[in-house]
Amino acid sequence: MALILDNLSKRFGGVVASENVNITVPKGKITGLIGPNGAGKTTIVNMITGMLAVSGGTIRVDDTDITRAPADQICRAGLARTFQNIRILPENSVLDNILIGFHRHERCSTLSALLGLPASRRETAAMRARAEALLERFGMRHLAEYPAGGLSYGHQRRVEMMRALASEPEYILLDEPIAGMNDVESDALAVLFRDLADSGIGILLIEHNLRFVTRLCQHIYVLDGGRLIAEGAPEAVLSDPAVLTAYVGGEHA
Ligand SMILES: Nc1ncnc2c1ncn2[C@@H]1O[C@H](COP(=O)(O)OP(=O)(O)OP(=O)(O)O)[C@@H](O)[C@H]1O
Repeated sequence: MALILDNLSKRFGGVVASENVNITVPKGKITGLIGPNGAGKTTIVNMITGMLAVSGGTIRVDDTDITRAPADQICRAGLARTFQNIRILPENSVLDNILIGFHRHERCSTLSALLGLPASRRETAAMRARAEALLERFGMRHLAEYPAGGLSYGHQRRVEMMRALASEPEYILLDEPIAGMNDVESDALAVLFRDLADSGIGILLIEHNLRFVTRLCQHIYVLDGGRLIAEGAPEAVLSDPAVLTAYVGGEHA
């Protein structure tokens, strides 16, 4: 069981953002995707989640082809993501921001919710309980009613992750999840990501922090100029001359 990108390509006019990229994200593992700025990492995530149309290649989740599926179908196939730039509703509470993520599992209509019918009330109570469990897991239960926009950057990132996890995905794509966090915060997330993978979720981790990636991933892919230039175990990949060249002079070397 895996999320499989097969010869995935994307062109923006004359710019080749992605060229014949092959990546496998197995369930229960954390797979790393690294590369210098502009290498094409976010383009890959945007294609997987249907935000960008692919120019070539296929995307499969387990046995389902989602290459040209609309975003809601991709979500129902079990995929969730976080964004490089935080996207939360700043005026709304932390709890409300998480509850937005549950819509994949919503069975009751908006009308029955508005009318407060019993099935809808039961569903709301169940979602609330699951959101509270996530808050507990992320150590943020005490902040449930706090406006999300008033949180620290690290906490806002965690709200994004909880919202993505609320849809109970089989695979989650994390786009620079520890950007702006201190070591204590990122250490706590490392433990959480391992837990998520151990519970069977497949994680694609896009990160500039190579130490973090090395620590968490058994397999990493390196993109440069839209092409994969290396893949394998972190130690081997990071000593690969092509990878060193791609990073030489770069801010993340
Ligand atoms: N909508 C777009 N239109 C034109 N070119 C784009 C568009 N989106 C991305 N690109 C180009 O595609 C290439 C890959 O960009 P992308 O954002 O995927 O890289 P990245 O590896 O995620 O970079 P970073 O680490 O800085 O976030 C870059 O050359 C970028 O300028």
